[in-house]
Amino acid sequence: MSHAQTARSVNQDFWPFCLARLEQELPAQQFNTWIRALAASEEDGTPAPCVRLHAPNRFVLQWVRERYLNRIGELAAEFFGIAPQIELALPAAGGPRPAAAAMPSQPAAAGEPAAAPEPPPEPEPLITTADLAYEKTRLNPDFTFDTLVTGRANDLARAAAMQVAQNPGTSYNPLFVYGGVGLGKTHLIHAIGNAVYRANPRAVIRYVHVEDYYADVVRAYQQKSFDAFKRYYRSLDLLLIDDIQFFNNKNRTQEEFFHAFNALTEARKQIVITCDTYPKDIQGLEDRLISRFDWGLTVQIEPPELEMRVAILKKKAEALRVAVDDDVAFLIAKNLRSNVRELEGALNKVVAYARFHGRGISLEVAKEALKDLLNAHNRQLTIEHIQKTVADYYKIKVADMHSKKRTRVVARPRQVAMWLAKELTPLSLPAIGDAFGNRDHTTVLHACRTITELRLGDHQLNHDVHVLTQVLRG
Ligand SMILES: Nc1ncnc2c1ncn2[C@@H]1O[C@H](COP(=O)(O)OP(=O)(O)OP(=O)(O)O)[C@@H](O)[C@H]1O
Repeated sequence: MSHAQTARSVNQDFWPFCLARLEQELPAQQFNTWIRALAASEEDGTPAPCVRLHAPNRFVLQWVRERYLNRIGELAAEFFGIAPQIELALPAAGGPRPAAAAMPSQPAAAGEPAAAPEPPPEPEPLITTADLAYEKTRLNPDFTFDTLVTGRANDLARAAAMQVAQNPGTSYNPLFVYGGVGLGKTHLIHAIGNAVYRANPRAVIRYVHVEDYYADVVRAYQQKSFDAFKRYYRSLDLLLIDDIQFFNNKNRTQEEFFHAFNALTEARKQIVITCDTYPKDIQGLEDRLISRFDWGLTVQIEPPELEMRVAILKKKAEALRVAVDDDVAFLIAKNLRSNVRELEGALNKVVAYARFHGRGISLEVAKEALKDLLNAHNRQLTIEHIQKTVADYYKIKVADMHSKKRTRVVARPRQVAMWLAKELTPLSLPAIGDAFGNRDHTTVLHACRTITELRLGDHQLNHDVHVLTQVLRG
């Protein structure tokens, strides 16, 4: 494949072919938003053929790189019969500048006056106007609804967040998201911001951590620039404010936020708040703010269950472009239960360990990498401890955990204990069955499914399981 041929092929043949295929494969909205935004050219002056795709801004570039680049590479290999290199580039200021900047200068032909030395090629611009607008939002492009794994622990919060992203300012205002540390609250509110930005890049969006909001207040105070501060926060279409619990006893900051909150909600601008507790439980927060937080919708994110933790690990592994088998994902998910950040940390540890030792990611490698963590965990939680804790909680005898009695008053706590054993220990279903009076593993499976389903409608049971989980996790 000569370069001249490639140039024709890329622009006139390959790219239309690629567009046609992707249009068939992708939902129309995805195709129109991300793929149509690209322009293709040949990257010349390289020893091997190379397709260059121009993204209008860094946001699109990053999105395409993460989600579609592999597929475009496959289509290019299919089209050309070999796999050309695919590059993604941002446009130069003033329009696309396909290959010129990358082309080496040609020597002057014999007899021609020597050409004036070419100016050095301009570097590819790193930031465009659109990028700047995006970066001012302080959003993390990796935190989107697509990269957020959904499960029972967060489905309500996610649905509410999507609703807000589709109708900012008019559905739930404020949306108040609360839950324990590292459970995806920040991820969720960035996802709202990213979705709103995608639908309307002109929307004025700002993600701010409460500590930074506080710093802004202090700066405005020191520089006597409260007017500018107020104007800025009141000009937003979407304010995403993270970890509101850190507002405690910062009176001036609360005062400013109170006024910004009123101005924004009156103008039907959207506010999304995260916190580690329910609004009424926030320490040191003014009552008038607490009552305003109740105006919209309050949703909780709970710790993810085992299956969801495994799904999260798989998704994170995909993002890292590493293959992680189910047994490895289960090992990690069984041992790290309360915090997704820790789950990710363990995965990173396994990947780094495998790379360092030049080995593939296997169960054996994962066990070695996480040796300390597994030892600490195994010392902590035994099935006997779970049985005793559950029996105490429901005021039944520990012996009832092993007995054949089937009355509801003992059967349900026994099922709860089995569910907890499956969630909180690395034991297999048969091993759990053995520990509950030599029951069959199908009985344990049935118990786990029953509890998972009942929790959806039975608030008391859901509360019991929640409390017991917290107690057992220490
Ligand atoms: N459901 C999920 N799917 C995919 N990733 C998740 C999910 N939940 C959490 N994570 C990941 O876990 C990490 C921690 O999440 P995040 O920072 O959003 O937690 P948080 O609840 O805001 O924590 P903190 O209370 O410390 O502010 C992030 O990398 C996030 O992407």
